[in-house]
Amino acid sequence: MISVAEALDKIFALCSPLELETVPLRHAHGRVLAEDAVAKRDQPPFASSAMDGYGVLDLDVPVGAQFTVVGESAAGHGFDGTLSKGCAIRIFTGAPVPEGVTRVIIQEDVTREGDVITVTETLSENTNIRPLGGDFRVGDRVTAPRRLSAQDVALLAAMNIPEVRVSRRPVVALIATGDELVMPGETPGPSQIIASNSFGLAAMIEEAGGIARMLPIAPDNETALRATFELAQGADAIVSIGGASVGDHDLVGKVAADMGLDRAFYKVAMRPGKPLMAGRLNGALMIGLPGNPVSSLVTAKLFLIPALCAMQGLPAAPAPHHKAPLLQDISSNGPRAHYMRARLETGGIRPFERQDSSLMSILSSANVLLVRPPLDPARICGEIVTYIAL
Ligand SMILES: Nc1nc2c(c(=O)[nH]1)N[C@H]1C(S)=C(S)[C@@H](COP(=O)(O)OP(=O)(O)OC[C@H]3O[C@@H](n4cnc5c(N)ncnc54)[C@H](O)[C@@H]3O)O[C@H]1N2
Ligand code: MOO
Repeated sequence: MISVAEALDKIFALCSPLELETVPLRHAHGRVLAEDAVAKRDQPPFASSAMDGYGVLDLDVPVGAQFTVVGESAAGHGFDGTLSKGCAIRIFTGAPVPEGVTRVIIQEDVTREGDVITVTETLSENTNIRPLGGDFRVGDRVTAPRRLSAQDVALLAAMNIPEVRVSRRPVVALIATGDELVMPGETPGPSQIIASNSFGLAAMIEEAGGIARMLPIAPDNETALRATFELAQGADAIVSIGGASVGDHDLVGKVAADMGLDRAFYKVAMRPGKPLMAGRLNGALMIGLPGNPVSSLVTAKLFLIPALCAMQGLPAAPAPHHKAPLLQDISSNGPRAHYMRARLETGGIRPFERQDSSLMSILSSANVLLVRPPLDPARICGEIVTYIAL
């Protein structure tokens, strides 16, 4: 059995970067930017007012000072005239600050009678003027690679960048295997259950920028399994679920090998997820996930999702690990790394009592995986431990 880190490295070695494509900004959210995007304008494109008030030429304005209002500058409609000493311009938030104006007095600090304003408060240090280019300048860059957040998309829009170069979305074929499985909404027979893993996996894949292609459930016979694998042709990654262990009906390894799988490894020193398998199948990354629901989602989190990120041009890196104090004692760990379902609460992390890899209700209640290295000694409340956010 190999370690989690070795298995992940072997999976990264099976990942090739995907081609690039150009997408309109409206479809860029969640995509991985492949080339730096360069600002086409300054923001703000002119010195602009940060407040609603009155623009004046003077910096030092004592209480009692008076100005005559001679015009207006509103957002979208600047003031074309020139301002002289003793005059003020009515100005609104976001409006261009006229030439020579050095301060905007907020309207709360003055009284107005007709066209004359009188300063009634001691003014703050803040001139309430945003300088030209104070946010970004022409030529400033949004650097690649990065997964574009909502904030990034807003910044790109402000930079007047209508489309971006991104990595193609990886297509992932999902193959659930097992005679016991029926789809949600169907009526299961007496020995049957509902196929759930593929739904969780599809959601994770889509969150990571991939396209999940859910293939029909493959029954436990070689012919049907082979036919389903054929349907996966053209996918960038083929992910099977279940049939990975040592039982008489666990056929994935055999069928994939018959179809030409170049296996990189089988079995990883971890729980859940020991019977994980990976390799290359007809040019695609193939990952055989264990069938137990928690095992399949945990191994997807640790291996499939980092692989999809790497294919999209992000650095080949494990899921981010964080630190938090334990809120209760835990006993020593065995020889396999343990990814315990746990809750991160105010003040620390608390693992669930029940850790069986079939318990979807526990996984759904968990918000982190508490990472126990192989042979980790017993830990007491307050010790700092490592976790992965779910
Ligand atoms: N003698 C041994 N038995 C088992 C071992 C072992 O080392 N020796 N390993 C156990 C571990 S650990 C795991 S994990 C499982 C993995 O087995 P498989 O990958 O072959 O999975 P299946 O047997 O097909 O299914 C296991 C379990 O999960 C349910 N399942 C499968 N697919 C789905 C799905 N898409 N949605 C929901 N549930 C699914 C299936 O009905 C079984 O209950 O093997 C242990 N056994
Ligand atoms: O390795 Mo299994 O995934 O613990 O249930």
